[in-house]
Amino acid sequence: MENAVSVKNLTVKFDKMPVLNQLSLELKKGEIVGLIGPSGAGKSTFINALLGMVKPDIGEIKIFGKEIPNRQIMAKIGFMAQSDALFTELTGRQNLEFFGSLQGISKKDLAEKMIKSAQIVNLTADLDKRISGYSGGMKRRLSLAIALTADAPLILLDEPTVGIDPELRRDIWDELREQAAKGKAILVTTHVMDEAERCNQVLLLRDGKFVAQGTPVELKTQYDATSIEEVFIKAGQELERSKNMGVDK
Ligand SMILES: Nc1ncnc2c1ncn2[C@@H]1O[C@H](COP(=O)(O)OP(=O)(O)OP(=O)(O)O)[C@@H](O)[C@H]1O
Repeated sequence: MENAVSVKNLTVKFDKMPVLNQLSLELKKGEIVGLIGPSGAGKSTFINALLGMVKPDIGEIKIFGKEIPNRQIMAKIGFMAQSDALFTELTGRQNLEFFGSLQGISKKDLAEKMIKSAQIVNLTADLDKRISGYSGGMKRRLSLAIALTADAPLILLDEPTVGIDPELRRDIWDELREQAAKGKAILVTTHVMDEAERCNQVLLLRDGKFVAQGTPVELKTQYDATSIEEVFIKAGQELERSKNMGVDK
């Protein structure tokens, strides 16, 4: 299948220090890639680089075969940021309408898509309340609904399930799997290890480097681990050991 995202040798520096260090990734249509890593590892920076909001110092990023930033390509990305960028004085519905119109969705389509994505995140009954009255979890769910309403072929989700109850989390993951089955490409960052198990490919990011990369089964075999959590811990220990030995892996 065609690559939705192709990243080659990406290095991003802040104040001359590499925050992302020679990263490569191929995300195919129909695939979910999970990016996991400790706080400060560079997950959000990686997503921001894909959005063209952070410029690579070295390397190349192509989305659907085109170098970014590119306006036409932006319209093909449904994006959910880590902090909820919502208009607090507007209702959930008005926020969905506003962001949907930015994506160039026609009014008729938007009405239909909004209903579906509000159902997915279980917000149908709260759509006419103002955001100022939403809880943190409700804001996260609305941000996710906005990303899904775009009905874009590439979906980038930065920590989409923080503050979301386990049952709804499961429903959201079922929906993501369904969207992938329809050919969408999805990149999701997460701290939740059992979510990583539901991805086709998992990338472990530490200190700006992919220290392990593969399917959940491959990673568990490689690290002789029974869970992705154990892989994560063992990969971290390995990295620390190689640092202590002065080997820059
Ligand atoms: N605009 C910036 N200028 C300078 N440093 C930055 C900037 N943005 C991020 N950083 C630094 O880059 C590193 C990676 O940050 P990033 O937000 O990508 O990590 P993260 O893995 O998403 O963390 P978290 O899980 O806590 O959100 C951190 O050390 C952070 O302080």
